[in-house]
Amino acid sequence: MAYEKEKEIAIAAVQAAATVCEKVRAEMVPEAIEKSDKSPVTVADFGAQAIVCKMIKDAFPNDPIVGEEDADDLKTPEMASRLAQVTNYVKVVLPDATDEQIPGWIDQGNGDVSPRYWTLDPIDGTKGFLRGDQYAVALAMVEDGDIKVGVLGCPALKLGDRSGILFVAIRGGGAMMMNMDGSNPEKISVTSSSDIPNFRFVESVAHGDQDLHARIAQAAGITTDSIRMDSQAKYGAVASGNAVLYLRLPSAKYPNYREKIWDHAAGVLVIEEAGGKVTDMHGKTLDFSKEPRFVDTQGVIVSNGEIHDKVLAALAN
Ligand SMILES: Nc1ncnc2c1ncn2[C@@H]1O[C@H](COP(=O)(O)OS(=O)(=O)O)[C@@H](OP(=O)(O)O)[C@H]1O
Ligand SMILES: [Mg+2]
Ligand SMILES: [Mg+2]
Ligand SMILES: [Mg+2]
Repeated sequence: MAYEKEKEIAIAAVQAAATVCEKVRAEMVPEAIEKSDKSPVTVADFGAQAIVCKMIKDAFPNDPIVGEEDADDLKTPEMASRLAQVTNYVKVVLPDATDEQIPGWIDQGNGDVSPRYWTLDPIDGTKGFLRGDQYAVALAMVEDGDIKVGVLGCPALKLGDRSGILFVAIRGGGAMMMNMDGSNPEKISVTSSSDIPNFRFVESVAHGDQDLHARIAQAAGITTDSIRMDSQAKYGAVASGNAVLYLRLPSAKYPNYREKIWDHAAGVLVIEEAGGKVTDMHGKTLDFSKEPRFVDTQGVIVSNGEIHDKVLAALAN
């Protein structure tokens, strides 16, 4: 099948990063460092980005990686002990790693959107990670603006009998979910709107306009309360048929916020390969060919496909 090597390396990289994130959460009270935009980053975000970039670059040296984090906050002398913590955790999966190498590995994620590139969110839902809730390691490969490979590691996600779920999709090859170690793989697809118990919607814990979400969901016929969940685990919930809709509409508090490619790329492919649909709030497809942030689109609507037009119509009113 196409992209076999990309898939294999992407799965291994996400598994390695997720192992380290779980270890950080189990062993230390992960402390948030505040970034310039006031959002949090932790030792685990840095470690996960270092691991994934190193593994992707070893296998595909010419592919740029567009990652969320950079190593600036680890390079100053005052941050030496923080860097040492990152190195110690990276060593769990890459035993030869050194303090000298780690910033360079992280900064391999400073690549540009290109004809072929990878995009990485080492921890999507850092706030959920810090709270002990959901987070995801999200990695995708994009060619000519088309997402070809998407891997979403959700170590804390429980669905049915599963605990810790890896979602994997290849363009044209369908979407799968499996345990974090790759065992027990299963093809997934979105559910129909007549599946009453799953006719519900997911939204962020904090982001987005939750009042508007509730109104739009109601207009689309959803009468139950939302499930609030951090990270791209929300894409996994819809792709596996545990919900029919994920709403992410811009909040009036942040009118200039633009969504980032790494917050969506892996999730979008998982949804599309599971038979669902993703657009912005006006029905436009998300453009992965230009910049790390979506300049021309706002908001994200993720659905089982069936109810997509109804949601867009409700938004247009
Ligand atoms: N104002 C605003 N609006 C929309 N999105 C924003 C906003 N600010 C930040 N972000 C991005 O939200 C990512 C986390 O999304 P979640 O769905 O997990 O949010 S929540 O924690 O459940 O509220 C988060 O990703 P991570 O930084 O990887 O956690 C951010 O990229
Ligand atoms: Mg962040
Ligand atoms: Mg994110
Ligand atoms: Mg992140």
